[in-house]
Amino acid sequence: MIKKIAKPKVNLCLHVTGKRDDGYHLLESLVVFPDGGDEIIVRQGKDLSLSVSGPFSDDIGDISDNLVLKAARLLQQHTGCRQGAEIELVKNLPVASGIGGGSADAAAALLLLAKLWKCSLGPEELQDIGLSLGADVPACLIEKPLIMAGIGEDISEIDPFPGFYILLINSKTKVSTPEVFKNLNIPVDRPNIEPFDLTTTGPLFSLLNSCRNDLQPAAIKIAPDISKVLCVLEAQSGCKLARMSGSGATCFGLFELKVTADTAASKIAQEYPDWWVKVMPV
Ligand SMILES: C[C@](O)(CO)[C@H](O)COP(=O)(O)OP(=O)(O)OC[C@H]1O[C@@H](n2ccc(N)nc2=O)[C@H](O)[C@@H]1O
Ligand SMILES: Nc1ncnc2c1ncn2[C@@H]1O[C@H](COP(=O)(O)OP(=O)(O)OP(=O)(O)O)[C@@H](O)[C@H]1O
Repeated sequence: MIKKIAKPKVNLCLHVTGKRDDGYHLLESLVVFPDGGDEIIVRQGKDLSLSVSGPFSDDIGDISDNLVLKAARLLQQHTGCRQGAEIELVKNLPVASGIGGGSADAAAALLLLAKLWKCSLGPEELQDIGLSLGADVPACLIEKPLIMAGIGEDISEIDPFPGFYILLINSKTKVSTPEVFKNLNIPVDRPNIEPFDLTTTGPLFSLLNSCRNDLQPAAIKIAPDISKVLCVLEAQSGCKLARMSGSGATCFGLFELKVTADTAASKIAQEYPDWWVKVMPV
């Protein structure tokens, strides 16, 4: 049996830089993968099977369409491997919420099954399989601070990168990714996110403060209560930046210290018991 935590993808900033002929938007985004997330467990099995548990298991829809099973089938096709696996997914992350839970699960399944089945696959081949599953999967395979460009396939890791704490909040509002992109006005300018000297949080937070998430205004138009979440985060002592991740609706606050992030989380969880509130280290 082998297992792995599928870490969420958090877009600390996201700029839309253009549109491809097929309608997909070109992005530039600084992404991190905080510690915590879904759990994927794989065992040798006769066929391919998936069981799902955890607090958000009811939200993921039809199991046969699950990205974990799609990843497993694609890996079999690419490698000619005909072994089976029993896969367990513990769904701890809210679904369709802008933190790429499905993409993280698919990436974790690819990594675990390639190991379980002893597939001889280079990192580039794995990246190609990942991209065919979703734009965020290549980044989720790396799971380190990075800048993604194109639609997600053009990746540059950022090293060194400072540590900090991220407070994630999802008010359980759903926003559809295609609808957000449809409502988007592509900005004419693009802040520079070339990282420099990111050994401490100071330069990172000031870089991020000069950036945006271009999908945020469109998502707020669809789900106005995202603004409420952002206001609540901004009001917390020690919160250096509050923003939405991906196409929403999950928002995050950045904190230098664990104690201030934990204090803010307890206060918010008490005041808004229906919200999903989580502190994770980066
Ligand atoms: C916004 C991000 O979360 C940033 O990390 C991702 O780029 C989302 O990428 P994704 O998971 O591939 O998004 P999907 O949920 O598959 O995309 C749904 C729809 O959103 C639109 N879409 C998505 C990604 C993108 N770069 N441009 C788009 O225009 C397309 O109409 C697409 O059919
Ligand atoms: N393992 C999975 N976990 C979550 N959702 C899944 C999974 N497999 C398939 N899905 C489907 O994928 C859709 C998107 O879910 P996901 O949680 O990945 O979205 P997201 O966080 O908005 O991603 P992104 O940030 O890439 O837009 C959901 O509608 C869900 O039904």
